[in-house]
Amino acid sequence: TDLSTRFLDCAFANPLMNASGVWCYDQTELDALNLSAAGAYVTKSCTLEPRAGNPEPRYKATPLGSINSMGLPNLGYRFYLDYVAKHDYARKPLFMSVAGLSLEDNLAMVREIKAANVPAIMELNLSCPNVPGKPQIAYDFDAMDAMLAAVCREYDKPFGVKMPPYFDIAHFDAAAEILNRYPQVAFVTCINSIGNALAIDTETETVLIKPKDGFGGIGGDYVLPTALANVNAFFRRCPDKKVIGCGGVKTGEQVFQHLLAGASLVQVGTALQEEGPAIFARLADELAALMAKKGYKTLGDFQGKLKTL
Ligand SMILES: CC(C)(C)CCc1c(C(=O)O)[nH]c(=O)[nH]c1=O
Repeated sequence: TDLSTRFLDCAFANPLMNASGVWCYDQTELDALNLSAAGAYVTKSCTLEPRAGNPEPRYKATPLGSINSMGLPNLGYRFYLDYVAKHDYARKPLFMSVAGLSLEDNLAMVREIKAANVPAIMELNLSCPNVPGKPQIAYDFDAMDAMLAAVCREYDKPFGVKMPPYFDIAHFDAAAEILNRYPQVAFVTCINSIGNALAIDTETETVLIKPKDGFGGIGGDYVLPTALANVNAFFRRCPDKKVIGCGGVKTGEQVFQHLLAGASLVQVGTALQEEGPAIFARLADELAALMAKKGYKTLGDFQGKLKTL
């Protein structure tokens, strides 16, 4: 069985990579992903200036996944731009995630990324915050349209967007309609964590994380059906774009389901945080075994071929 694939004119040994934010904060973590069996990897979403992020505890594993309100801790875009400039792209592709705190910050970073002319693939995090009191960018359709129009004016390469989950068909339609106005948006990564959930420790009668009264984004088993729906919804609505799947992956079977639903690549978040980069070799083996059992030789044999009843 062959797990290789091509995406945005790059060769990937397999479709597996980390979800931005997980195991990708600094040189040590990024080097571990580069040395892992992951077919590619992505940097932590960066801001114009370094950020310490929220007070801890800000990430907690739970029985069915995880909850986090990290608050965008990162070393600043200059560190990640320097890292992606030094990367050996013959080894594996590398993505750079950007999450400016404002339209101006995003444009400033995008201008520098363009000027650096690095082979890294940009993933624009549209869960980035908007004006306080307003929803995140991807939940404010006019703001999302304005952000994409401005970034497409500044940037000169194909790039992708990291989307939060949507839960209403009308929202799938509206979001896809906006994305389809921008051919430069070559891929859509679905999904980011499901926002503003609450996890409780029954014994202590206390929330699990310190920021935001315990409210945070959830990942893991909780989100798989929502992740698969968002992958398939955008796969159906954006025929000229690729979809990267993210959410609820911890075995080869879930990788297979994301690919079947239309994903070209599959990101791993919570399970990577809990198991470490060795997970990628396990997922690759499990995916290959499942494909062999089903008689599939390449990803193209089943990718995007989910059947309906
Ligand atoms: C949620 C934001 C802080 C606005 C962006 C960074 C981010 C974070 C984070 O840094 O808290 N956590 C996530 O699960 N997804 C994200 O996109």
